Amino acid sequence: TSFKLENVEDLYEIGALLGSGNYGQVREMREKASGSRWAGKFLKLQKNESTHMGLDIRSVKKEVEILQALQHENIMALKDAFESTVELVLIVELISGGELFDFVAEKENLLESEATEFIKQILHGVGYMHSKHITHLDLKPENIMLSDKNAPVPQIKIIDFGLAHRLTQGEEYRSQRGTPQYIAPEVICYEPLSPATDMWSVGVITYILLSGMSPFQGDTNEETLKNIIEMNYEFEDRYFTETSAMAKEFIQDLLVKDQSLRMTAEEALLHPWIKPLLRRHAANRNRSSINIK
Ligand SMILES: Nc1cc2c(nn1)-c1ccccc1CC2
Repeated sequence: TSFKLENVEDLYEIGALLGSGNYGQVREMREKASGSRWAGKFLKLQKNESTHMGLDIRSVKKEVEILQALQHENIMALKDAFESTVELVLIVELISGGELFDFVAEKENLLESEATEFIKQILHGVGYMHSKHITHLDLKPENIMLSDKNAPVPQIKIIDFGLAHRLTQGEEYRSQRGTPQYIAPEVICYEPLSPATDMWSVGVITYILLSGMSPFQGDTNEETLKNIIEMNYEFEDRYFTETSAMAKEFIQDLLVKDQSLRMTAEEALLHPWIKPLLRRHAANRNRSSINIK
């Protein structure tokens, strides 16, 4: 992978901490040559390979390889990658609106019109990556960020491609990683995964955006996994009273156990809950009769 060996501090000024987690630390960055602002994802390399389980390094190198293949307004852009003896640094698009997870938490739950706007953008990003035969495999509200949460229509950015995989036709890929609440039955059953695995997660995310509740979450991970395998979820009245039947059908068309019967991103964009109704008056105006002189 194309990691530059120059010292990142020669090219960038390092700024405030934006986020930190098992992915490392993310700081504001300013490119000295242009003054442009970016984010830097820093992954400290421990002394020897074994201590950091190699997982982080492999997933960061995988993330770089995958992000280099993706250019889309709803996917976090990668600008540069640096490697030194002590750390890996990814220079990525500056996303300052925080996680969709926190945005929803602040609002308890969203209006359907707000939810469909977010879901539509997620479907555009997911549909694009699937068209490039890339599956994210860790879609969840924490990995969906807002470019500017105060914008009238915040733009979403899909981040963290550490578990993503390039799925070539016919190739089988199995993995049991991901976050219990959002993983599809085929992940639990260690069956071959597909882009449909991401679509299940979109169904779970939609359920959460509309209700603030997580459909399969149990008191323990085992219970959560059992609920997923048994398709044990419902639209509890106290959280779904105002939710439209179309919204529930959209979720039901994604939370389908059989991957081959699950809606694809393209199909989901055409689902009546997402696709705007024809503006009837405009259509009628064009069809109004005219009298030929
Ligand atoms: N796993 C994560 C997590 C994050 C980011 N990237 N990957 C990120 C990217 C750009 C700006 C800010 C962040 C913080 C959260």
